[in-house]
This record gives sequence, C-alpha cells and structure tokens, in this order.
Amino acid sequence: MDVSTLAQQLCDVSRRIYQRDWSPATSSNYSVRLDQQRCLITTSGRDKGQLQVDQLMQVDLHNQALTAGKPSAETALHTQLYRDIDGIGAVLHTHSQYAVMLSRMVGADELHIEGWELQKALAGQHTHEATIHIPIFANSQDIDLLAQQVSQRLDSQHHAPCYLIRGHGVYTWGQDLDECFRHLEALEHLFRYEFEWRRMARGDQS
Ligand SMILES: CSC[C@@H](O)[C@@H](O)C(=O)COP(=O)(O)O
Ligand SMILES: [Zn+2]
Repeated sequence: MDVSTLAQQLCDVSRRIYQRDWSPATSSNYSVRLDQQRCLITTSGRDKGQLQVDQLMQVDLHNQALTAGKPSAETALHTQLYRDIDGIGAVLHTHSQYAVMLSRMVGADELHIEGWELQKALAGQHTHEATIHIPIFANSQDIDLLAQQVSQRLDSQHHAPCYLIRGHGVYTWGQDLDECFRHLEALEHLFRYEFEWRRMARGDQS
C-alpha cells in the first residue's frame, strides 16, 4: 500500500478513536510501518479528532526523522516494537479512561485477564479459558528507558499484543491497522469488564 493511502487510513482511525473518547486533549500517538526501516507516525501535540495527513511524518526505526515535523514524544515506544516484533504493521497508543484507571487499580506489574469471550479478538487467542498476561510498566518521562524496559520484558515472556503504562495508557499492536484497531477496541471492553468486576468484587458500589 502506498504512503498516502496509509496516511489517510491512519487519520481515519484517529478520528474513530477520538470519537470513542480514548484520546482526549491531544494525548495518544499512532503509527504504521512502511517497511523494514521506516514508519509513519503522528507528530507531537496534535488534536486526534482532527488529525490531517500533513500532521504525520516518517521516522526510521532508530527514531531519526526522515521528513519534516516534530515526532511524537513517544516515538521510541513505537520503533522499539517494530524493531523487536517482526510482522507487526501498526501501533496504537491511547489514554482511555478504563486503561488508565485499571492500571492504577492493579498493584502487580502484570494484569491477568481470563473468562471473557472477547479475549478471542486478540490475535492467537482461541478460548475464554486462557489467561491473558498484560505487562504493566511504571510511568516515566524517560521514554528511551521505558522502551528498553518494554523490550526486555516482552522478549523474556509470551505476552498479549499490548501493555499498560500505569496512570498513563495502553499500547497495542497488530499485523496491520485493522487488526490493531480490533485489539484496541477489544482491550477497551476487557479493561472495562475487569475494572467494574474488580470494583464489584471489592463491594465498592460508589
Ligand atoms: C497531552 S498529555 C499526553 C502526552 O504526554 C503523551 O503521553 C501522549 O500520548 C502524546 O504525546 P505526543 O508527543 O503528542 O505523541
Ligand atoms: Zn501517552
């Protein structure tokens, strides 16, 4: 697919995500892989409800700008995933309310999800009986360090195609933009189920 078609698709997905209220107040960043060396990524500080193709730019997978613009402050979290995981074609990061709240509700450094049929919307999942392991990282303004931590942890264990950053949001990826959006949508629902379920289990009705 050519760059301009991919750029338009990314802007269309951005609007869908914004309309769901998962990317408020210029938060979030999105990218698609162009080839083994390059990706197309959102420039920093954009209103994701009105994203335009000229608000995207190309970077190489070592974070060097290839076209004009100020890349997302979290570019290194995208390029790390493209470098480390062959075959992924898109990365979406959002600040949805349930991702953010659940990440602070869980004290452990991993969220375990099981028993939900919608888990099967995640690539490679075939039964609600499986346990999905989702790493949770401490938030940091040192994005290079965070990218290193993600790389080490995703390398050492088999995980779902996503992770949470505590109090910050979710990163998810897929083989293409459609699969990545499906993951994001499923995760949003799974996070909501888990948040409400855990709150009810604690007897906290407030
Ligand atoms: C507006 S607060 C969110 C940002 O600090 C950041 O976490 C984010 O997701 C967007 O950063 P950006 O540089 O626009 O890609
Ligand atoms: Zn963010």
